[in-house]
Amino acid sequence: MSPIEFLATRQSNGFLTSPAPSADQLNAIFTTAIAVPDHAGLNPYKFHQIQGDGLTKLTNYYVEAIKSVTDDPVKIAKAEKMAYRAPLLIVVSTYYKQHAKVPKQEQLVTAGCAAHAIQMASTALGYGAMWRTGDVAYSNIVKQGLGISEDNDIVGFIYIGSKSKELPNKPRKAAEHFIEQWQ
Ligand SMILES: Cc1cc2nc3c(=O)[nH]c(=O)nc-3n(C[C@H](O)[C@H](O)[C@H](O)COP(=O)(O)O)c2cc1C
Repeated sequence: MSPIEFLATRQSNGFLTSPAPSADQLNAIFTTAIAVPDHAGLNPYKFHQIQGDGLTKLTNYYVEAIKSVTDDPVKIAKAEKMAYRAPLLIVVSTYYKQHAKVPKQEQLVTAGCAAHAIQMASTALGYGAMWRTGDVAYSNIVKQGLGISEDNDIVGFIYIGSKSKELPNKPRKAAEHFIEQWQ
C-alpha cells in the first residue's frame, strides 16, 4: 500500500484485544508522536501509557468522575468497563508552555497531531486503535488522578490493541466538497 493510500484509507477500530504493541513497537509509536509539527519545538504534550493495574486505577477515577455528574446506574456501569476496552491506553494531554509567539491553540493542535500520529503508527504496525474523549476527558477528577493540571487539557484517550474484528473499508465523501478554489 502506498503512503497516500494508507493515509486515505485509515480508519479506527474499537474492537480490541491482547496483545498490545511490544515495548519496541511502543517506542516506535512514541517516536512518531514527538515528530509532529511543533511551533518553536515546545513539546506541548504529555503521554500516559496505561496498562494492567493502571487500567484498574484509572477505572476508579472514571467511576468517580461519572458519579460526580450523574447517579444513572447505566452510565456508572459503563464507566466501570470503559478503561478495559483495550489492553493499552495512551492518554494524550497538553503541556502548555508560555511563549510569546505560540498561543495555546497552536500547542493544542500539536498535541492533537501527536494523538493522530499515535493512532496512525499503531495502525501502520497492524494494530487497531480508537481515539475517544467523552465526559471523562473533561473531568478534573480524572485529570487530577493522572496528575494533569487543571489548566491543561486531555486531548484524547487512544485505545490500542490487536484487532478482534476486521472492519470493512469505510466509504468516504469526496474531498472536493470541502475545497473552495479561492482566487
Ligand atoms: C478529539 C476526538 C474525540 C473523539 N471522541 C470520541 C468518543 O468519545 N467516542 C467515539 O465513539 N468516537 C470519538 N471520536 C471519533 C472516533 O475516534 C473516530 O474518528 C470516528 O468514529 C470515525 O471513525 P474513523 O476514524 O474510522 O473515520 C473522537 C475523535 C476525535 C478526533
